[in-house]
Amino acid sequence: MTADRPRVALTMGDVAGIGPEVCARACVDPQILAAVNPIVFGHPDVLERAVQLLQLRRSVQPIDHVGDAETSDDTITCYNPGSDDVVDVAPATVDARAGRAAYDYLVAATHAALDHQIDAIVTAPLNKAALRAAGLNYPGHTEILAQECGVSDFGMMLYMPPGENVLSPHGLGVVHVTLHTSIRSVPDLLTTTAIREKIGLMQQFMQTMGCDPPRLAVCALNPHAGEEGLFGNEEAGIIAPAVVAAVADGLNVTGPLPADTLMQRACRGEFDGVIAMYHDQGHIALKLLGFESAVNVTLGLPIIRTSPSHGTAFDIAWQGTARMDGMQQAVRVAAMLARGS
Ligand SMILES: NC(=O)C1=CN([C@@H]2O[C@H](COP(=O)(O)OP(=O)(O)OC[C@H]3O[C@@H](n4cnc5c(N)ncnc54)[C@H](O)[C@@H]3O)[C@@H](O)[C@H]2O)C=CC1
Ligand SMILES: NCC(=O)COP(=O)(O)O
Repeated sequence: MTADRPRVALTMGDVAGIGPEVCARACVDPQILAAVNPIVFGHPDVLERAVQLLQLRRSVQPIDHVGDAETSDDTITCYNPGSDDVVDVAPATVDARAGRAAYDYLVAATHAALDHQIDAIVTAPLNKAALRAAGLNYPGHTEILAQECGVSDFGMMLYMPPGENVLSPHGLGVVHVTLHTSIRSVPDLLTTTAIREKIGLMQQFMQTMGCDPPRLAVCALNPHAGEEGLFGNEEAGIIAPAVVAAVADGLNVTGPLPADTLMQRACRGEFDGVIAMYHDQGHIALKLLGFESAVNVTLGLPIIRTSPSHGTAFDIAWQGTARMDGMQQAVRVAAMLARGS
């Protein structure tokens, strides 16, 4: 930490998307600057372009080493671990150069965090198609982070802090057992072991947030939790044994429960953490509850990583209209975690 503020890397993500704009806005936002000392990991010329677009009246200060970052709220500090070729990337296009650079920013930030040069990473979005175009076969940040950190038990959680739509005093986390995969493949990828692991990750996270013991609930896969086997038997065969195992280990966990009503029960404060079986099961609920306030947190890492829940938004990129409250919330949660909640 520098003085009393955690040092937070903001990775720029895909330069063709809204990442540079939300990073630039974040670096001049008084609430963010009160909470953290930000360093953008990205190209300084691209950042400068975003600063000009948004008329932010700050200069970009490129640094050669992460350790060179000096605390100054008059400038935006920028470290570039990537190539210069991203300056030619056109807005709102899938470009391998942008995919490669987004990866380079993330990997450099990850190692800076592992080396304790920074206290947390907040990632602006990358474009998965651009990543693939660069020959980088990862579904997203989560798997890159896990690989660089050398962990195999990890998970992607959306976290909503307590508020109007989430009544639990410690907020609501939703972790996903399967993630970026076809719906067709989900049933075959669900295993009792994987579900039990995600229950454990959720338990740890909510404890970190000061919620002990957390009240956890596990979603069913099928409508009405399979309706006694009428609509599928993954509940009885795969999901229930994971819940039984977790209860035997002393956790306060229930399920599998019908996912539609479970989500609204959780919002009303009945549960602190939910284990969703697939991407949209968790994402639709939380993005409806609060697109701007849902924060993506990677569980199971030895470092802190958060992210806004939105993507690269090519439809509005480089128009100066991208909202930054998602980024603001992600920074706030990163700062809380860096301070030990
Ligand atoms: N953490 C990450 O790196 C994430 C990356 N993505 C990637 O982003 C790309 C686009 O994904 P989509 O599904 O289209 O979702 P998206 O979040 O980029 O866009 C969905 C809609 O929300 C709007 N929107 C998103 N962020 C906004 C903001 N800050 N201010 C105002 N409006 C905003 C967009 O204009 C669009 O209409 C994909 O390649 C996807 O994989 C998606 C989510 C997270
Ligand atoms: N839908 C969430 C998403 O795409 C973010 O994934 P990641 O880049 O955080 O792994």
